[in-house]
Parts: sequence; C-alpha cells; structure tokens
Amino acid sequence: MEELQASLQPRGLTLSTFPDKGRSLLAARDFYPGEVIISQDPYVCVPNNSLTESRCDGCFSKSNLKKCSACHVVWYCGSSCQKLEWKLHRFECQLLAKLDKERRKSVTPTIRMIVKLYLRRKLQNENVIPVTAMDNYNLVEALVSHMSDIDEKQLLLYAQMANLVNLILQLPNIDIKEIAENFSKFACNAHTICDSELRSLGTGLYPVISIINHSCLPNAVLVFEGRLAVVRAVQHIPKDSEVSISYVETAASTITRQKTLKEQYLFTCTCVRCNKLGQYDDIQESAILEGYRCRDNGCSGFLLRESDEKGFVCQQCGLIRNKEEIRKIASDIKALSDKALKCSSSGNLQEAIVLYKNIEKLQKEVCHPFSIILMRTREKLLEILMQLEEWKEALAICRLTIPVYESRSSFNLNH
Ligand SMILES: C[S@@+](CC[C@H](N)C(=O)[O-])C[C@H]1O[C@@H](n2cnc3c(N)ncnc32)[C@H](O)[C@@H]1O
Repeated sequence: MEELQASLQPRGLTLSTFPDKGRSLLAARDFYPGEVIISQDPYVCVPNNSLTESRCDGCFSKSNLKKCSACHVVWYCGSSCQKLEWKLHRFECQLLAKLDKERRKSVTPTIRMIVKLYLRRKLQNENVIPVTAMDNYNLVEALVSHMSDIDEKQLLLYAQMANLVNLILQLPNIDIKEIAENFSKFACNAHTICDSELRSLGTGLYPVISIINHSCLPNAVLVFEGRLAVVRAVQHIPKDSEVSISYVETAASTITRQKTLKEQYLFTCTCVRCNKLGQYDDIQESAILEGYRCRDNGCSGFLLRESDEKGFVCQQCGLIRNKEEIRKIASDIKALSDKALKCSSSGNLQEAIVLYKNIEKLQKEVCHPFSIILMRTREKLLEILMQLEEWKEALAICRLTIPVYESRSSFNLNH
C-alpha cells in the first residue's frame, strides 16, 4: 500500500483506515464541485452480455458486432477493439474454445470476470502486461470480501462458480477457496459501468476506486467515460475530509437504502441522513419518495398509515385514503409491469410504450407526484422513446421529471 500511497500523494489524496469502515480515501487538499478527484481503468471488465443482448468486449457498443470465430463467446465491433483485447483474450479464447457447447452457455459475465482476473494476474506476473502502483493484483488481494459474514447458500453458490472457473482455467496450484473469495469481493467491490444516460453496459473492477466508502449524502459521484471510471466532486471537499460516493440510489427512503447496503455490502450505514431515521423530515422524505399521494389532486401532502390500519392520512389536509383502493391499483400496476418488462426485453417496444403509459397513468393516481416509483416508470418510457427516436414525446417526459429533480435538490439541502 506504500506504493499506492506514494502515487496518490501528487493527486492530492491519501489513504487512511477507520475502525468502523476499513480503508478510506481522504482529500489531502481542497477539491471543488466538478473537479476530477481520481480516475482509473478497470483491472478487469466485461460487458453484460446475455442471450438477448450482446456488446463489444472492447468498447461495449452494440453495433457491427462479430462473434470471435474461435471461442464463440466474445463479440467485437471491429479489429481495433479486438486488437486492444487480444493480449488477454488470446489465452481466454483457447480456454473457452475447449469447453463443450453446454458448458460455454454457463460462462456468464461474472464467471468471465474471474477467469480474466486470473489470466491478467498471470500475464502481469510474466511481465506481458505492465504492473503499476494503481494496476496490480495486490490491490485486488487487499479488497474486502466479507467471507465470514455471508450465508451458507451464497457460499455454496460461490463454491459452484469457483469450480467452473477452476475447470476453465486448469491452472496448477489454484486455490478454490481463493476463487470463491474473489466472487465475494466482486459482490461488494465491482462497479456497474454505465453510459451517460445511466444505462448499464457492463461490470468492472477498479481496485483503487473501490477504496472509496459510501455515504447516502456523498461529496463525490462515480461516472464512466467509456470504461474509464471517473470520480468527481459534487460538493466542496475540504482538505483532510473523507471522499465518499453513494453505492445505492440516493432517492430512496432510509429503510430501503439501509436494507440494500446491508444485503449487498454487509454494513449498516451511519451517515448524517441515516442518523435521522424516524425524525419528522426523514419520515416526510421517505413518504414522498416511496409513499402515496393525497386523494385530493390539488393537495401535495404526504400520507402516513393510520393507527387503526384502515388507510392512509394526508399529513397536510387530513383526508383519508382507503387501503383497499390503493391495494387494487397496486395489483393492476404489478400485472402491467410484468407484461411491460416482457415486451421491452423481447424487443416489442411499441407495445411496451403503451403498457408503460398505462402504468404511469395508474401510478399518478396512487403515488406522490415526486415519487421515485413514478420517476422510474418515466425513465423507462424515456429510454424506449429515445430508442425509437420519438423525440417530441421524449421531451415531454423530460419536462415532467425536471420538477422532481428540483425537489430532490431541496431535500438534500435540508440535510
Ligand atoms: C468498496 S469497499 C470500500 C473500501 C473498504 N473500506 C476497504 O477497506 O477496502 C465496501 C466496503 O467498505 C465498508 N464500508 C463502505 N462504506 C461504509 C460506511 N459508510 N460505513 C461502514 N462501512 C463502510 C463495508 O465493509 C463495505 O462492504
């Protein structure tokens, strides 16, 4: 870690360890909103390929794809991406080509990440790929795995996946337990690589960026420029303070955020937002983000459950909303959502638009106008409309989301 510390110093950063969080990245000088704090190329990354969607292994694009003729698993958009990846894929390709057709189908993106991890370690050990202070396997070894905290079912799954990786790699002296531990490390350290519209393209392991801890009110944000991970300040970060990003959707209730953090990252967040759990402004924010709207369309109050559980009371005008009425609409929304998901994943986009519009209509009846649930439906609609180049309608959806973003920034100012 001394080498890493030395390479972070000229960037105005330093490493520290806290008893409750483990390693942390600190600012060794002031950073200002918009400024790049750190950027890193992935140690390994893979596109999120599935049976219905493929992307180029180099740039993650979806156009002009050709399958690697030897392994039939990996896709490229052209020779420049293929060349870029060849140093490693040359070895991966030989291993995948040896597998029978059925086994090849079980090589999921996660399995490929681990296979690539070991191949990269081997190529760095053999000096085929250069080693630097920010790009070496020691950084992967230092990542937290939470192996002692995960349940038996998950351990068993990791063991099965580790066996498959072992079968593919066929390296001498490989430790199955270490492979399983690397799966666990991926679960709490890997990042989803997104495009500028936050669409998920793939997964990458960025072992220096993984040192950055979480806050529900972060002072920095992680974005991607292609495969490059870039951390930018979103607030003034004074010298000696910790750099933090959010691992989860910040526009969620405290209970939802804490549940996700506990399940995926195995810790309980004690940030300033989480410490407000149960206080009036936390209850209000949670009810707006995930709760129901007032029966009176002209009222913007938030609803809380009545003590006798018959319904929900508007905290602004006192009107009561019946629980059964909400339950009925919620079940209609669920049925439509299942259909819409099927349509959009099978490429039936026109039908998906009709269904998402109906979902939005129903959600407008039950959800608070600034609800994150309604917002997600609109984001989905926007994504499909943009795919179909229906710009006018897409713009109309954007206009609906602006007031929600404005209200969110006022929430955050209150914290
Ligand atoms: C991506 S790692 C971050 C770096 C980590 N601290 C380390 O020592 O390598 C994620 C893990 O860090 C810890 N962590 C991150 N943010 C935290 C926070 N706000 N409070 C407590 N633990 C946190 C948790 O153990 C979590 O699973």
